[in-house]
Amino acid sequence: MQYPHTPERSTELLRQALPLMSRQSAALHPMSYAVWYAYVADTASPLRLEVDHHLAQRGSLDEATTAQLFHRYLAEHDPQTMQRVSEGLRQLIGGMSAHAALAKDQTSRYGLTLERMAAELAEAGDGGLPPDADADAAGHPPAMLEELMAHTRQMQTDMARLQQRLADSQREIDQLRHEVQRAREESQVDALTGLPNRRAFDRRLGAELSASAGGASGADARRPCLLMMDLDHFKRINDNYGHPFGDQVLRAVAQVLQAVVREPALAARVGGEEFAVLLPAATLDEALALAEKLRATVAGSRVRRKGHEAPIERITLSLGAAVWHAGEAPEALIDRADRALYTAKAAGRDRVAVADH
Ligand SMILES: Nc1nc2c(ncn2[C@@H]2O[C@H](COP(=O)(O)OP(=O)(O)OP(=O)(O)O)[C@@H](O)[C@H]2O)c(=O)[nH]1
Repeated sequence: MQYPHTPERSTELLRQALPLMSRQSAALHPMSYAVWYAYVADTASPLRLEVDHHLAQRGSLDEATTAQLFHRYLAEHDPQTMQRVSEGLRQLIGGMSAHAALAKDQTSRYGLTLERMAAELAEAGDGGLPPDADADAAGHPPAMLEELMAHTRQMQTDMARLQQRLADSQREIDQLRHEVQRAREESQVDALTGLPNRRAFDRRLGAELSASAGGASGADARRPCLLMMDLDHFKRINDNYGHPFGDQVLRAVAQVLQAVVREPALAARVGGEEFAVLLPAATLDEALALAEKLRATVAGSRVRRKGHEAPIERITLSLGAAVWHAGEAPEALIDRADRALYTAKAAGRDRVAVADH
């Protein structure tokens, strides 16, 4: 994604985009900035038509729709777009800021020159003119000088106003920068895949475990279950085909998760090539059935590289499943599921292992 506009135009576009963004249910993060920036920048774009259509039907853009729009219209052109968007925004705001600071600096220097000129002119008007100057009998400064003084004063006033405007712009830019930073920190969406990220996952896990405390017990009871999963030999994929293609594989796996995991279960990307699924209330058998479905779907998928007929080698997943027991802390549950995952790796990968109790 590029931001080809001048700093003035970019500022204006961001100014238009901000209020629109804040009305949506999707959080403010670089992905929504990118969508709304593109929305205001090109009034005839297909993205804008789709956003308008969506708004007319649903009233506001949620997280998932924002991510879809982003991937459909903005991300395809560039595999590392999210980072670019963040970086682009950072540079854009930095550029705007530098521009405003430079203009302010120049303005204030010009203002000083004008002040000095005004003082000199006033002095000249007070009788500092040489005796042969065109002063009238009462010693008033000549008309031309009066006019020059009036212009100079007017310019001083204009300069002061301009400086005020630039100071306001600077404040707005600082605020924007602050918001981008906050949005980045508060983001709950993984930029690469559009799945909930680790932060979102941790929050939900904490909430589900608290809600389950004191709930049903017994061997058949439904409880929170956790699946931790990790792509097998993923380093080889990166090494053999490059990091951008590795990213494409991660997105493909995320799509499988999105398609297979249904509410109220939550699928998230919790690390580089690690994903997790939380089932808020399930039996071990149900959790294992979902794990096996995910394993088999990923193993059965074929990933092709652009311009290559033959698919690459099979992508596989190893999974660890753990059932929560009452009173267990979230970290302990994750730890058990992780250990089961490593058991699955050690046993040959492309399989599911169950955690010890
Ligand atoms: N393309 C891409 N690669 C990533 C990303 N995050 C982590 N990785 C890569 O994932 C790989 C993980 O490698 P390892 O931890 O050695 O594990 P592995 O090769 O998958 O092997 P096993 O887990 O033992 O099966 C490293 O090469 C990381 O660079 C990402 O966002 N994009």
